[in-house]
Amino acid sequence: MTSLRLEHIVKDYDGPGGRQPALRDISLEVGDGEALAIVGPSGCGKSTLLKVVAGLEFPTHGRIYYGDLDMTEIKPQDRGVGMVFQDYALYPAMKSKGNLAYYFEHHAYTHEQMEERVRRTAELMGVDFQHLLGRFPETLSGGEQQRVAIARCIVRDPTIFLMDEPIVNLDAKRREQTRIEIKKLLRTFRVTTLYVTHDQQEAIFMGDRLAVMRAGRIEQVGSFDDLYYAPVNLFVATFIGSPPLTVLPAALSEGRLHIAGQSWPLPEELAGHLPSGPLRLGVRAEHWLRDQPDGLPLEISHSERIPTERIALVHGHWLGQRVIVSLPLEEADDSRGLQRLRPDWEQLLYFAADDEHLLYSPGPPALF
Ligand SMILES: Nc1ncnc2c1ncn2[C@@H]1O[C@H](COP(=O)(O)OP(=O)(O)OP(=O)(O)O)[C@@H](O)[C@H]1O
Repeated sequence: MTSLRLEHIVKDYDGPGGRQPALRDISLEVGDGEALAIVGPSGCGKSTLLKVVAGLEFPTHGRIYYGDLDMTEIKPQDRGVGMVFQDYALYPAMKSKGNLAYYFEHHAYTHEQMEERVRRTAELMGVDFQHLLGRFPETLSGGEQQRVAIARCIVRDPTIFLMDEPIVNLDAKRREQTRIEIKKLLRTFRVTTLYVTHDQQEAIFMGDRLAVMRAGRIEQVGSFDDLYYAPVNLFVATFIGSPPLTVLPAALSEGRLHIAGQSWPLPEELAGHLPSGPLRLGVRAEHWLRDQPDGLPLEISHSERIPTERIALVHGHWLGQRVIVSLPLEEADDSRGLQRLRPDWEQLLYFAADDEHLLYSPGPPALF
């Protein structure tokens, strides 16, 4: 096991219009045994980052360290990484056991050592894994194939585990089960892991920390609370969280906040954190106050009931802007309070209007 450190990684690909940067100066540290989930929009460089760590692609600039060892020039087969992709890539002509044993048959291990490693891994994979060992991949479901693919990585005792959307091709039920299994395995083996997914919930579940990427850069690394309550910029704030953040253009002057021709006094202490001039407000669905004397009406478009979370999401327009407001489910049918609605100024995220960096956030709520 080892930690992982990337220093100023740049990766350019040759494209039709010349060199295309896929990774632009990425520096990152992942602790020994830590799982880092990587999220970001399509094409932002998540898979390229994994390939560079694995050695399947070499960086144009920058260095990669496993612990203190500089791995930048080392061939992929000598890095000892375990990789799991969305397509399971099992050897179809071998039963599951053969898939697990293949590595040992081609390296200096005795038959007994191989048997022992496969037996121990199967044991760790859980009670019902044993019966998969005698079957060919084509007879296994997607979830079962993915479990075999993961076991095939684990049996080799990888230094680093790289997973690229490993459960994206499974149906919803299998995805749920497999994600719990993977999480258990990560806990059991404590292998340093990079886990790429486009699914935020999966990232939160799998990662000890999350990294948000955009256009070849890492925008922010942190816990879910760091990203949700103190995002470094508007991109991270809109990417993290569901339902999406409402963004309202606004301006501050002489302690008053102006939005679409209306204005409100800001609490003095809050105004003290903010520069005068244009701003962007980030309003989460739960950051609205109803029934306020200085509130304004919400024009309701539709409501979405989410009984599992005991809330309803009311979609509509407020001061001509599209907004989403979260209500307790039992109050969802009572829209009177929505006639006098305004954001809870002290809960909002405040961003610069130009480069959209965070100006102020109240941080995570104190629990007690
Ligand atoms: N072999 C390649 N040759 C040229 N360009 C490439 C190559 N592989 C990736 N790219 C480009 O590099 C950028 C990053 O691609 P990458 O696959 O890493 O993104 P991603 O975040 O994993 O996307 P997705 O979520 O859609 O899988 C994209 O613009 C892509 O077109």
